[in-house]
Amino acid sequence: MVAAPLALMTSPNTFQPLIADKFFTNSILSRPPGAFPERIPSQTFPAEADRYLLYIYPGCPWAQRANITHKLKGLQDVIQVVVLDSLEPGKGWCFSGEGQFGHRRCPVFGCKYLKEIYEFAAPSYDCRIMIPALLDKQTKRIVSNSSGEITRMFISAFDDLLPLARRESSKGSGGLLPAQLLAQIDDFNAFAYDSINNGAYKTGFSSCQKSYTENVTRLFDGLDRVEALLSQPGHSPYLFGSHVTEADIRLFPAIVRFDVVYHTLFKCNLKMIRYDYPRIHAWLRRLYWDESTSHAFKDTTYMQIIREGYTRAAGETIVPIGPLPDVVPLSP
Ligand SMILES: N[C@@H](CCC(=O)N[C@@H](CS)C(=O)NCC(=O)O)C(=O)O
Repeated sequence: MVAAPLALMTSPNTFQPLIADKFFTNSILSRPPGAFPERIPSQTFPAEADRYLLYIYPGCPWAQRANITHKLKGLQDVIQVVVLDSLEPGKGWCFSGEGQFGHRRCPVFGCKYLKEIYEFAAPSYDCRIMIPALLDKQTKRIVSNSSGEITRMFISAFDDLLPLARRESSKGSGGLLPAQLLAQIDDFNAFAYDSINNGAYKTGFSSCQKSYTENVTRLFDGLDRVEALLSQPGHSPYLFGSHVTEADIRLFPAIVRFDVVYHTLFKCNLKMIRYDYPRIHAWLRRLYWDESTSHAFKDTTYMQIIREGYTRAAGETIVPIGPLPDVVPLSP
C-alpha cells in the first residue's frame, strides 16, 4: 500500500539514466489507446476484493490520477497499490529498494522489473512498458495500462464492495461521474489531455522551435479556456460545479506540477498558475488542501520525487528548489 508522507528524498542515482533512455519523449509518441480492451466488471475480470494490483510510480502524473481515485473512493482494502521507484536504462521501471517505498522486488510476484510482469501478463503487448498498470492476480493478466481507463473503472466498478455511502449510485448528481455530465466531462477530458496534460509534455520535448512554439501556445490557450470555464455558472469551485468529478481528478496532476516543474523544466513559461490564473489557482489549492477530499490530492502528490524525476528527465542534475511553497496554502 502507498504510505502518505510527502517530504522525502530518493536516492540521488535513482533517475540518472532517464534522458539516455529518451524515456519521456518516446512515451509521448507511443501512448497506445485501446491496447487492453476488457474492463472490470466483466466475465474475465469480475469486481472482487484482493484480486487486482495497481502499479504506480509516485512522480508520474498519469499514475497519480489512478492513485487519487483509489484514495477518494476508499479502495485501500479492495485494490493493493504497488510502488515502483526507479527506472533503469534499457530495462525500464523497477524496484530499487531505496527511497521511501523500499521494495527490492515486487511484493506479489517477486520480479525486479515491471517488464518481467508485462512478459507474462501481456505476452502479445509490444509497446512501451508503462505505468500505471492494473493487473489481475488471478488470471495473471494486465487489465489496463491507461490512466483514463483505470480511473474510470475505479469510480464505480468496485462499488458493490464498498459501503453504500461511497457508491456512485448513492451520490446522484454529486458523484464523480454523474450521468447527466458524462458527455461534457468526456469532451473536457479530451480537450484537457491534448492541450494541457499531454500538451505540457509535447512542449517540453519539442524537437524544434516551431513545434515548441505551437505546443506552448496551445497549452496556454488551454489554460485560458479552463480559467474562463471556472468563471461560468455551474463550473465552480470545481470544474463541473459543487462536487469533485473525474475531470478534476484528471486535470489536477498537470496543474500541481505546473509551476514547480513544467514552468521551468518543460519551458512552459509564458505564465504561472499562482500569479496569472487566479481561478485555476483557487481550484488547485482547494483540491490540495481541503479536507473534504480526504487529502486524496495532497497525499498522492510526492513533490520531492516529482522535482527529482523531471529534473533528470530534462537532462539536468541540479534539482530546483523553487518556487516555494509547492502549493500555496488556502489562506496565505
Ligand atoms: N497512456 C498512459 C501513459 C502513461 C505514461 O506515459 N507513463 C509513463 C510514466 S509517467 C511511462 O510509464 N513511461 C515509460 C516508457 O515510456 O517507457 C496513461 O495515460 O496511463
